[in-house]
Amino acid sequence: MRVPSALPDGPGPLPHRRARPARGRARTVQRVSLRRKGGVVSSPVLQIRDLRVAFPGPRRSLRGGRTIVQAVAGVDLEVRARETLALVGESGSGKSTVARCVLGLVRPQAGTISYEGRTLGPVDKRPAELQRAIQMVFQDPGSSLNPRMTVSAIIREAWKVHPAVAPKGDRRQALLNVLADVGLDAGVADRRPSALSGGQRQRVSIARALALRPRLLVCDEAVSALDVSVQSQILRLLVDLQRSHDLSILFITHDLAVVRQIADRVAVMKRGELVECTTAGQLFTAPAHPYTRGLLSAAHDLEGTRAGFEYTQEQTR
Ligand SMILES: Nc1ncnc2c1ncn2[C@@H]1O[C@H](COP(=O)(O)OP(=O)(O)OP(=O)(O)O)[C@@H](O)[C@H]1O
Repeated sequence: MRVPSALPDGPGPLPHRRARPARGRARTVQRVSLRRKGGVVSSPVLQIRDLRVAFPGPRRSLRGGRTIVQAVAGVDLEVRARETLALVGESGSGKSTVARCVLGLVRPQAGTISYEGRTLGPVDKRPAELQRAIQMVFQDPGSSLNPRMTVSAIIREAWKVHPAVAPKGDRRQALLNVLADVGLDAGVADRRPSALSGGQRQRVSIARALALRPRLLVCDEAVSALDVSVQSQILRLLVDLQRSHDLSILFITHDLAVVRQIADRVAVMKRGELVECTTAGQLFTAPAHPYTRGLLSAAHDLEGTRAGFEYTQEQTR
């Protein structure tokens, strides 16, 4: 089971925990919320109703029938305009399956998903504008970017599928614009992913999604493979892009430190079910469900262990 990683310091310690020594806390001070204060109240763009997905599980015995894995067991969720909704939960709780349903890559057994009031079917049955409107950023740009293609070719490929987004004569400029949007200079265009750092590769993944002018970004563990400092840069970029491009973001992560930095609201999944959905502020100060309290506590313990280790290291230097 994946353990949630470090919980950073926020306005104060969690009510049921003692504060840690000041020196151990120093490293995480910068990891405060990147979100604007006051929260966001807006209309839903994505609505998920009673979503259910089951997969065939392992065989009961050599000659027995297959078990069923109920990956998603009746989830109701909405993502509002220009908000970031974090979907959290331990490994295997069904987060990625929800994301893949939103993308139309998995067909649910029951339930509906609608985008701005229009029901979403499988990706190949969606009209072009709906395919374009929802884009995904994956965890590992190393495997999601074609290593044989240059950055320019990777981004231009999106326009081959959706040519109306960038008319042919404008594509060079559109390419430079989208690279600039994600903080990459023009020189990157002719390089292959292997010649870029992990952070630059993830910026290319975001640029590829952004090139189609989406309205909703689904980020599945999009910063999990990055160092903490690079994580913060990419999260900052996503917050800036959200403001400049009016994006809504469904952000899937097991890392509560990341949640604290980026989320307006948080939905917590456990074994295919949603156990809690609330504002980020509420989740970190007064989590309602025992499972959420357990996740926070595990993350807090881990951070305490790290902070204590760093404190000891400093003392012995
Ligand atoms: N294609 C599949 N075939 C069979 N079982 C699957 C399939 N995809 C997911 N599952 C199972 O469904 C459950 C939920 O998986 P899912 O990947 O959605 O969880 P998750 O919360 O995203 O986990 P992680 O954080 O590890 O990615 C797990 O038990 C998983 O093994």
